[in-house]
This record gives sequence, C-alpha cells and structure tokens, in this order.
Amino acid sequence: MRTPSPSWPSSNSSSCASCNPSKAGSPAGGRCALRLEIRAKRFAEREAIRGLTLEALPAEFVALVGPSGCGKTTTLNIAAGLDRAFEGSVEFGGREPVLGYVFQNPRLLPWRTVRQNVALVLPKALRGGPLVDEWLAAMDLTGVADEYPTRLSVGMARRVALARAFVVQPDLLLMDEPFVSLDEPTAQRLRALLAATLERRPATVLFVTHNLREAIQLADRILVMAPRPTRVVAEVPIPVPRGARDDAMVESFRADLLARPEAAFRVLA
Ligand SMILES: Nc1ncnc2c1ncn2[C@@H]1O[C@H](COP(=O)(O)OP(=O)(O)OP(=O)(O)O)[C@@H](O)[C@H]1O
Repeated sequence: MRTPSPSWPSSNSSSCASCNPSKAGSPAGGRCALRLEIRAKRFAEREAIRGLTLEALPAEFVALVGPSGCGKTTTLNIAAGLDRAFEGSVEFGGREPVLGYVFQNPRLLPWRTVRQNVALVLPKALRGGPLVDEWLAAMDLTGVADEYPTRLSVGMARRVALARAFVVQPDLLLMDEPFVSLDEPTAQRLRALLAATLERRPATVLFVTHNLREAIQLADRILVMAPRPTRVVAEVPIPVPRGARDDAMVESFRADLLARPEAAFRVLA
C-alpha cells in the first residue's frame, strides 16, 4: 500500500551519507534505500525505543529479531510513516519509495472479495487492469478471487496480504511476522513463495520475526534488537546465497549464533 503522502520528520536526503562505503558495489552504488534514526520514542511514560539506528541497502532483506514487546512493530510503523511522534529521522536514498506493508494480521476487509481487497490499494485507474489478476495468479489465488475473506484459510489470507503488498510494486516492503501462527509446512511454502517473488521483483525488505530459523533462511542481514527501550545491538550478515540455505545450514548457523558469548545475543535464546 502507498502510505499517505509522507512529510517526514526530517528532510529526505537524496542519498544517505552514512552508508558504508565498502558496499559501494551494491546495485545503487552503496546508497541506502532506507536510513532510520530513532533517538527516542515514547508511549506516555513507556519508553519504547532509544538510540536506534538502522540502514538497509537497495534490494537488501533485513530481518529484525528481538524479545517480545521490545519495539519492532513500532520501528516498522515509524519507517512506514504511520507513526510520526518520535525524535529522529527517516531518510530514503533517492526518490520517496512506494511502500508495501504486510501486517501481523492480514487485515482484509470482510465485505470485499479477494480481488477487491487487492485492488483497493491501487489508484482507481489501475484497479481494472491486469496487475491485480497477475498478482492473484502469482500467489495462486485465481480460484478464490471472487470469494470473501471469511471463506479463506489462514494461509490463503496471508497470501492475499502478500498479493496486496506486491501489487503496488513496492520499493520498500515492511513485513511484521507475516507467517506467524501458520502450520510449519504452510509457513515454509509461503517463505519459498516470498523468496521466489523477490527474485523476480526485488524490493528492500524489513522483516520482523521471532523465528530465528526463518530469519536465517530469508535475510541478507539479521539485526538483533535489545529489550525495551530497544536499539540495534548486533548485526549478523548471512554470507550464504539464499538458494543454498538448506536445513543443515540453517541449523548450524542458528547453533553458532546461540552460542555467541556476547551479551547482545542472549535475547535470541
Ligand atoms: N499504541 C500504543 N500505546 C501504548 N503503548 C504501546 C503502543 N504501541 C506499542 N506500545 C508499547 O510499546 C512497546 C513496543 O511495542 P511493539 O508492538 O513495537 O513491540 P514488538 O517488539 O513489536 O512486540 P511483539 O514482538 O510482541 O509483537 C510495548 O511495550 C508496547 O506495549
């Protein structure tokens, strides 16, 4: 979905000066797709975030993992421009990105069909065009396009949420535990579908999960977040190509991470 035209808390910069110059060979010459700096975020007396800095490169898949209630959803909402009540800045490299957001709950409108739910996020002129049916087909939903959400399984509803996020052709995809509460085979099918879709149609992804195996399977980089008030306390690049991450690789990478002696990694246990 395209968020309401954001007027960001600080000016958008055309490039993100603090990007790591060693990544200069990346698709956009080392320019960040996103740079978030959240100096402080409070909900009344509750301090949710303090001193969080996060960067993502174009087409990079960044997973955020951390304890329950630490501030992961709040971080995504700030990146999306849905929450502006914070101290800090959200910057994009280049033009303002088109955003797709997959919420924890699919949030489908029950009085609209599957096709209408997906079409609704598009400008009116595009709703009757081929895009909606293309994305329904990509998510294997053609057969239920005229059904209402109450008739769908949880896995199907999650696929509708994916179609709705991809139909806008997002530059930046924010995903908040999109596969939580699915049985493992269904979750595994949807992870494979997401990975294949991103191969075909790259986007920068911020992906919140409690599932370390899922993060290792999908991400280019994992950011470990501290308990509330949260910030990024460790960064773990995954140097293995996504296609080569079989169960054995994921299990051994996870075991290595859980065995790391640094305090930052204790939240993963
Ligand atoms: N609208 C709100 N009003 C008051 N407090 C809030 C609000 N939204 C979030 N919080 C609080 O801010 C903190 C961070 O919440 P957030 O939902 O971002 O955490 P999270 O890491 O995504 O949690 P989980 O992993 O359980 O989904 C929590 O203590 C939560 O109770």
